[in-house]
Amino acid sequence: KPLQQDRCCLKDSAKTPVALSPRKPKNMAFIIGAQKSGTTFLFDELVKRHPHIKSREIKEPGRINDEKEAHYFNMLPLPNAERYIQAFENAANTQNTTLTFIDGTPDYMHTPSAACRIAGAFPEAKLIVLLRDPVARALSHWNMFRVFGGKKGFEEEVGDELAMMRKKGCSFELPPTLAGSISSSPSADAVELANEVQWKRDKRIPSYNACFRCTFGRCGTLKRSEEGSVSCVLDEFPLLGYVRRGLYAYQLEWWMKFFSEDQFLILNQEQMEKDPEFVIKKAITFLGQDPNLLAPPEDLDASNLISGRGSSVVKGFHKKNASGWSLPMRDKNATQVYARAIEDLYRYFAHPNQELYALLKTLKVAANGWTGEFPKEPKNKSGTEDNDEDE
Ligand SMILES: Nc1ncnc2c1ncn2[C@@H]1O[C@H](COP(=O)(O)OS(=O)(=O)O)[C@@H](OP(=O)(O)O)[C@H]1O
Repeated sequence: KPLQQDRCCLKDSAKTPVALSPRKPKNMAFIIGAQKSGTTFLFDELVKRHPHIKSREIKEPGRINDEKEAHYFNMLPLPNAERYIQAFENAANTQNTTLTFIDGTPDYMHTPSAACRIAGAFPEAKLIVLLRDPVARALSHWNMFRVFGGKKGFEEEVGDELAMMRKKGCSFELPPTLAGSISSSPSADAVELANEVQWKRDKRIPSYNACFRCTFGRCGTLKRSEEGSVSCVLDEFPLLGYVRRGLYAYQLEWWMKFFSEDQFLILNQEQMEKDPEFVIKKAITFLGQDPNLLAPPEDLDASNLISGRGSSVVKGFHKKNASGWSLPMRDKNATQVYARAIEDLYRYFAHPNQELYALLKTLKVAANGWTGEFPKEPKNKSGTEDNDEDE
């Protein structure tokens, strides 16, 4: 698709050094998100078990997920392009067209400028999207930051973010009267209302990009890029974005301005939990690789596992010592303590989720394994035996 004319995107994306490099990988794929949706698991399985799918290789990784998460296209100023490309070259010949190179940075999906920059550098890119119940995603995200030293409770974090979004007119909520009529009465009136709501959204409620323009990481107080064209909104909206990151429909609509439908594979974390092999093979086929070359799942070392039960792949959930895998819920009773916040968030996401289901329907994603409905409740991870070895 032609690049959008947008001050966040066009100049910047056309100019990224990666876009201009003849050494950039020929076949490039991305797992763009969503964060906390099983992206590490999928990435690891693809790279470790398929001989033609290559991640970056870094001599001295600085962070646990360094090889998976390049964090190149969501940064301002842009990180070192040489380092980005070299890391793929360390793994294999980037010009070899039988290989797929993959960058699994879940921060890309909610960062509007990442879409434009990737489109500028890799217009033919294949994009894998994992979706997860946004409330469960938010809780998992909050838990990760608790484990890393975050102090605030879930209710406070989510409350602050929602208040900020409402203040800026970017909450993506419906007025309560409209929200009520739509969810409770599937009548002709409701359909009319839905149209009106659509109209309202088109005309009155700003788009995802209008609200979260750019959302670069690491930009601090920087307001303009070197060419003076890019502003950064991090000071307004917190980077963590427990709520914002769950607004999948609006993010996908934005990405679809830059890439055609057949460049996306939209998967579902809940389905991957139930049938990981099916999802992994689907991703391999989508990447144009042969699923028959997939090696069998690795036997996990029991000493790495919190729970010794379940199939080896399911055990992988409980692997310790890697931030991208499951981190035991730090506050054991979190789902009870934050029951009210969880309920509020389900109410908040009711409309954005409806928008997502409608979008997925138009993309015919249901036929590919998406159930069309998120589970009603997040997995209850508090007080179960699996959490007994909480650190
Ligand atoms: N196979 C499989 N299927 C479905 N879900 C899985 C799988 N493996 C891991 N997980 C769960 O994914 C959560 C971590 O997601 P990410 O790897 O995307 O996290 S991160 O963004 O890289 O930090 C994390 O969720 P929580 O346990 O709720 O925190 C993992 O349990």
